[in-house]
Amino acid sequence: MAVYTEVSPQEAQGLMDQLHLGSVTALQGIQGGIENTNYFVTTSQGTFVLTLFERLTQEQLPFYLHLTRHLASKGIPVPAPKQDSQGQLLFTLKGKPAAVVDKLEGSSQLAPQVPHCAQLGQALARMHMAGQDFEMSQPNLRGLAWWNETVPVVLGYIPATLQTLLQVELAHQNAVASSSAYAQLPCGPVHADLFRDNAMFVGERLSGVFDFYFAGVDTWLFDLSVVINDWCIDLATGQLDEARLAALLESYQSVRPLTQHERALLPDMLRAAALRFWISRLWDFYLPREASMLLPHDPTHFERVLKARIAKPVQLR
Ligand SMILES: Nc1ncnc2c1ncn2[C@@H]1O[C@H](COP(=O)(O)OP(=O)(O)O)[C@@H](O)[C@H]1O
Ligand SMILES: N[C@@H](CCOP(=O)(O)O)C(=O)O
Repeated sequence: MAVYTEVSPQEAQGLMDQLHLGSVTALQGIQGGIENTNYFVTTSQGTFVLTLFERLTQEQLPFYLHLTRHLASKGIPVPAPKQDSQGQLLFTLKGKPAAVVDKLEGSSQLAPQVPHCAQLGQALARMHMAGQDFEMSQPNLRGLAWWNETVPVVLGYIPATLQTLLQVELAHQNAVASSSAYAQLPCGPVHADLFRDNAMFVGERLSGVFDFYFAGVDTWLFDLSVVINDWCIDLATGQLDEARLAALLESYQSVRPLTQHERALLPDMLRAAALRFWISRLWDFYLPREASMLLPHDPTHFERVLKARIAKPVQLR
């Protein structure tokens, strides 16, 4: 990430006191992630993750925080936010909305293999099923409406050939989204950003999934496509890795088989998922925010992924 907002040990202690989480012994800004300010806070009771939300508002945040509590209550491995004695999950620190969650065990598997993809596929399907009875609703704030708003903003920064690709793909996705097959895709709360760096493994065991701050109600197929485009590709070329893709799809479908419409629209949703992150990376790259630690993501990666998904649409067996 990024540390957009600096927090002192005394300021962190104030929040830990409200949550009865002990005395702060160490506070470390986390480098990794891009949206929010994150710190590891070690106290006499353990290590926690403190997040200050840099873009999301007090009105938007209850959806994410209650969603993770809901999923955790159903046995999905996610770090549920800590609550105070009044049951409050959302606090204010340095004038920003803030929350504290448990630190997951393990580390991210940045070069996932078949067993990691198999576990993730199953966890994703279980997460989709577990979210079905979650009562709050909020759209995917990085969905089609945002793409339509943001493409004109980034267009002027990129060369003409890429402008054409971006505009043609956006038009294609607007057409897909108004089709009758799309209207029949199953929807629910989805993570929408479940990349390799948003899951933890202890050895080959998935210990948890985190960073739900792009979650929203969208199609399950979009969520699955985001995952495939990150976990099942060769990062250098953007090409799909057949063995990892087969493992992820098989394990996902062992919990929830894809519908006929989902099978038909998977190639388009893989393109949609690539477009979504190409747009956000262009936006972050050309219109960056001030931060004391920030590693911007490379937009050309998702340009390659999109081109690869267009050139060779996935064939389901
Ligand atoms: N609950 C957690 N347990 C362990 N590590 C975490 C947890 N939440 C965040 N992290 C660490 O912080 C990094 C940045 O978090 P992330 O949520 O991806 O940031 P951002 O919200 O800015 O995208 C992660 O890559 C991970 O190393
Ligand atoms: N996964 C997105 C960026 C979102 O940042 P994250 O650190 O919250 O995952 C990308 O790779 O562009």
